[in-house]
Amino acid sequence: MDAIAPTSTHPSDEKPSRAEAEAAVLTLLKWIGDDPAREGLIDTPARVVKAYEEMFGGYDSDPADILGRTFEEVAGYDDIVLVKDIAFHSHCEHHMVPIIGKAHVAYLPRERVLGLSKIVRVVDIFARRLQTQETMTAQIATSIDDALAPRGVAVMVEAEHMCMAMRGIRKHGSTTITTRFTGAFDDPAWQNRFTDLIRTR
Ligand SMILES: Nc1nc2c(ncn2[C@@H]2O[C@H](COP(=O)(O)OP(=O)(O)OP(=O)(O)O)[C@@H](O)[C@H]2O)c(=O)[nH]1
Ligand SMILES: [Zn+2]
Repeated sequence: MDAIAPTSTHPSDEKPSRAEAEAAVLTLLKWIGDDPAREGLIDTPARVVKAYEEMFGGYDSDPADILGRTFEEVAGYDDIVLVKDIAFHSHCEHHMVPIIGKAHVAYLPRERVLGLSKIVRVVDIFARRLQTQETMTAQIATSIDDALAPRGVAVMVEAEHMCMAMRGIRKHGSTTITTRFTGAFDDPAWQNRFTDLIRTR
């Protein structure tokens, strides 16, 4: 499968029904040893499926639609545009438990600029899919590069993986950092400017 496939990977005729998804949750409730018939759990399968629709809503969105809405560069501005500290929640594709972190996304405009909220929306779309941090980092950079053809794109993602905190190795507080640089950001001087701006509070 293409690592940066922009849209849903399940054809709609293969998508299970809501009732089937709720039945799967019911099975898991039984499997962990609880009683799905007790009062507090009666509506839980429906709630979980609804929550999944929200948390995994990124499969139904194509970042190219968001990034297609660009506008002409304002007053000859051609320096770095950085949106930093974009908080996100994602889920790791190995264990389906949360990845919690921040993304920092910069680009160097060529002719057209992006609405700043569109950068945040793109992070949100990719975060609301099952992910590895590396894939998500690359997807954000590639989608902006493809849509805008800027002089360069820089993406840094910092996140804590709950699959390492809540289970398995059970170590809280470690942060994983991933980066992706394209175009002018291959130059270490631009990379340093990007990281300096991120660290500036
Ligand atoms: N590279 C990368 N690894 C990840 C990410 N999220 C989770 N992982 C790792 O994916 C690996 C899956 O390893 P497996 O040995 O197949 O699964 P596991 O037995 O559950 O592994 P443990 O977590 O070590 O218990 C683990 O080392 C996770 O820490 C990610 O975003 N990127
Ligand atoms: Zn995991």
